[in-house]
Amino acid sequence: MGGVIQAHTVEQVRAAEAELMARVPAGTLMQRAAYGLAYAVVDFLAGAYGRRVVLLVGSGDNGGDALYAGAVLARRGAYVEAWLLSDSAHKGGVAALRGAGGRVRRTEPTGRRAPTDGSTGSNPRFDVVVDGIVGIGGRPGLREEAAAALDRLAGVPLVAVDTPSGVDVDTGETPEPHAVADVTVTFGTHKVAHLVDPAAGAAGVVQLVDIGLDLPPADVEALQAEDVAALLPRPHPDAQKYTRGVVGVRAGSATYPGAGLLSVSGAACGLAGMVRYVGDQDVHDLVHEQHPEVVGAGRVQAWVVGSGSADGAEGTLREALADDVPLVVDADALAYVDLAHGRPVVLTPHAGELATMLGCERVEVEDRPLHHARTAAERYDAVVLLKGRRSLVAAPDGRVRVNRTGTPWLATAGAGDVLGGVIGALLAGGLTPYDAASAGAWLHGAAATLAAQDGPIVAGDVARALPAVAGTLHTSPPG
Ligand SMILES: NC(=O)C1=CN([C@@H]2O[C@H](COP(=O)(O)OP(=O)(O)OC[C@H]3O[C@@H](n4cnc5c(N)ncnc54)[C@H](O)[C@@H]3O)[C@@H](O)[C@H]2O)[C@@H](O)CC1
Ligand SMILES: Nc1ncnc2c1ncn2[C@@H]1O[C@H](COP(=O)(O)OP(=O)(O)O)[C@@H](O)[C@H]1O
Ligand SMILES: [K+]
Repeated sequence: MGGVIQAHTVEQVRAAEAELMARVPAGTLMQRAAYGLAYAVVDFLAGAYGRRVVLLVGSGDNGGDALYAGAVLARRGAYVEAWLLSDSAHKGGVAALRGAGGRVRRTEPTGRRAPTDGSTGSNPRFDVVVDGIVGIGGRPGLREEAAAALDRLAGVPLVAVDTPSGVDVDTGETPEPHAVADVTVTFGTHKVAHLVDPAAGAAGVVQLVDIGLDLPPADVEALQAEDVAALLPRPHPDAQKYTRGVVGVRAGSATYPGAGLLSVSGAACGLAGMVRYVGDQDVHDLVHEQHPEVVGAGRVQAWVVGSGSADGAEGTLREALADDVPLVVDADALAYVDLAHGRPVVLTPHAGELATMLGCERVEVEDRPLHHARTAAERYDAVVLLKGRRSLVAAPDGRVRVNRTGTPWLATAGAGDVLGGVIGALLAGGLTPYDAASAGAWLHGAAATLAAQDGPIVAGDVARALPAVAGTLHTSPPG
């Protein structure tokens, strides 16, 4: 698909690297990586001349990248010191840095004070740390000396080479100490840790440098705007409301009327031909006040069930299952998800709900979201959308899409109800559960970002911004 961002495993990267290295002169890939890294540092510092750079250098090729990039920076007038964190370091890289006038030492660098000492960082000796401790060859965690070095340089902006050192590259987990980067410059392709939390949160802004790797399809990916545009249902010139798909909502209750309204608001984003609401009469009245076009019971092409359903969750899920159509199962209905086994469903738990479903603690899900989303998708044979900062959409076959749109303002009550509604509209429009969940999460996050341009938001603002976001996609060229 169009611009989809793929995140490969270390094994896939190593294989592609070996294949390419057999065809190009020795050292070519490291030179490509080092130049890309050096220019990213120049960008970050808005120049090289006079800038003060400290390289943290581990024993492997990740350190080699840092040393060669340091040589490029030194030749452009930066003051560069390398702190070797191991008795061995990339020999060619050390020689290159020394040859370019940089310093290399096995102990903490002395650094150089800024001429005016107007630095705002807590360490006035350096403008940036380049973290070349470990990359894809690292085990999770940091050796004591590396962790101590990062502590000594705390407060100095950090550019990570390939990955923030210490994260688990293939899972995105961060069980031990690790670097926290402002920018991560990676090579050839994204790795899982660049997309998936908690590691993605430690990677900062990720920049990809092309080094010419030829890679197979990845299991973990992130859709871009053009990919979502290609997935969205577009009305055929001869469309009628029924051919566009009808989405039904069974959500909300006397206890939580707002959840019904917000689910409907998400469903009424304009991407389905019609919205039905079935449930509590008071909620029905509330829905009608804001969405007069919504009708009552009848045939639907997808159901949205569970948000704010309270004690009625099991009953509404059973009623929805009487129709042989795909479903979104949220919130209170997740407790009865076994009833939907074998049906095309999207489950939309947050970390706490997923923990309850899997019989573990919330913090375990937060520490290992990729693992738990995949486990649930396999166990329930369903698409599982694990909500959070970087929501994950996991399919039973192991594929995962990571959502990168959104804003922390989206962490607001009722936002999840809106999400269920929009996914339901996309299911009704004919998308597969996997595509509906991932495109729905993308639209939902983008709508929140759009709405939050004017200040803090509530869930209804997200729903109201959905059509505008879909509009920007419809006017962009098909992917
Ligand atoms: N694979 C590729 O396609 C390319 C790789 N390049 C660079 O090479 C890197 C991989 O290099 P390597 O395979 O040499 O591996 P790394 O440099 O990532 O790390 C391996 C070394 O670090 C030490 N180490 C492992 N875990 C550690 C820990 N927790 N704390 C401290 N030290 C630890 C090990 O003793 C080992 O020698 C990539 O991340 C990238 O930066 C680039 O030069 C260009 C192309
Ligand atoms: N820190 C965050 N940054 C961005 N989005 C977030 C963050 N925290 C939560 N979200 C999103 O906000 C929504 C919250 O949904 P949910 O947890 O179901 O709340 P509620 O039950 O109140 O509707 C989800 O779409 C989730 O992905
Ligand atoms: K690194």
